[in-house]
Amino acid sequence: MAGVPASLSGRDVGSFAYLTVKDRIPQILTKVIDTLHRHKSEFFEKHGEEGVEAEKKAISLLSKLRNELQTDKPIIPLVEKFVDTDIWNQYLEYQQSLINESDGKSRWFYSPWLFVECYMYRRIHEAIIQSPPINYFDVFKESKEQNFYESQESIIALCSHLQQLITTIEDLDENQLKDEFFKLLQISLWGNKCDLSLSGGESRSQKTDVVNSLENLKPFILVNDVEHLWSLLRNCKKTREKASVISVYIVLDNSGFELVTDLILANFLLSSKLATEVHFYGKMIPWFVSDTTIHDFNWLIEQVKHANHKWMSKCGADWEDYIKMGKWVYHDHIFWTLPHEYCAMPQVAPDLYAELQKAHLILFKGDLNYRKLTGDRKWEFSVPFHQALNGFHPAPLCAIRTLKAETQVGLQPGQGEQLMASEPSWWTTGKYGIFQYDGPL
Ligand SMILES: O=P(O)(O)OC[C@@]1(O)O[C@H](CO)[C@@H](O)[C@@H]1O
Ligand SMILES: [Mn+2]
Repeated sequence: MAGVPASLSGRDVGSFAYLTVKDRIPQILTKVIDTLHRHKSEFFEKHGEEGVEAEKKAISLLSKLRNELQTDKPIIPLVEKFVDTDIWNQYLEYQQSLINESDGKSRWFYSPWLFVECYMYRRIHEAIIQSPPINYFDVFKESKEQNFYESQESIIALCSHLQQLITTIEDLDENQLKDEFFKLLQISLWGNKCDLSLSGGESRSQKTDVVNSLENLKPFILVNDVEHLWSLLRNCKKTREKASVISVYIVLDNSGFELVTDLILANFLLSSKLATEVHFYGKMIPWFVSDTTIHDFNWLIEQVKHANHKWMSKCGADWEDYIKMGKWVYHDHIFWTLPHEYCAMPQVAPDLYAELQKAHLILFKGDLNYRKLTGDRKWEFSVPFHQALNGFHPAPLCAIRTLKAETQVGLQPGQGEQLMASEPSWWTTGKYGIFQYDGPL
């Protein structure tokens, strides 16, 4: 693609991409294999010998995948028919066409990191759907649920905070409402520290009191465009006709604690009338360990509803009502688990692009969404976000992400270089975060 920098790639020895392909991805695969092993008796109970045979088959496909990766074999086409198989295989050919060397093949360490990492999760899915009758099995379900259970105390604190806020929300003046909005945005930002793929699937739950940590975390917000979000929604609220809609779309990231922070924010948007509808977008297949699927979404709301705590169960009951009333709508689309950067959406998924154009504001949660928004490229730190989006402007949007990959745009001159010099791992540990807005000011 002309005019854009090179992709991050495992070919850069020592880079975070390289370490991910070399260490973290194989570690995740090993964990997946282990998870299948541990469920052997469950498969037997459910499906008899057939279940055990299916488990063996999935494990052998995954072991083959791990071997291909560790020996840097060529990336091979998908074989099992699924809704996205043809699009994936076309994309594989496209990647192949970018390789100049005469007999060069797309390989794990030499191809763009975003592509091979997405491909790995897609191949895990393929191994599972090739192994009926266990083709429904979510290999990451256990760790997502564990993350939720281990974050119980923080979840109770958040639900209580929200419910108390709602009781006085009508009495708040503009500035107070804005402060509360900013608090819940920050909670949703820091909720993104808790993904499981960064830790190789090990638990990264939330154990501290987030609400009271916000002040201390403020210095770690490198780009903070929340004022734009406030002006945008407050103007929509002020100018809206009686029956008209204000819709905020949230492109979700991780289930567990992060999803709770997103739902708390979505609840506040309705209660404060800054929005009248919230649309959520999740993944159609298990993805990057902790990403939210419809099953996770429903499961989590059910858990919150049945919690043995007054404010938590009130949240869960309200959330279920919002869904019933159509004020909250969950959508999925296969595009979110394709390897394409988002600037390709108008061509690859024009229906989804058209849907997103209806939003008053789109919030993109998490690191992977940021990588796809900006193409996972070696941008200069000071390149404007608008430019890095490379033509992807469906509606006003904001990336809410803690930094876990070596790409960041829209910084002040010298800011990135300074961080680089003082703290080389600044952009891969999730310690820093951004609210980065693109849209009319
Ligand atoms: O999108 P999320 O959940 O915030 O992060 C996903 C993620 O952990 O996966 C990749 C590592 O495998 C990283 O680039 C990225 O940080
Ligand atoms: Mn994720």
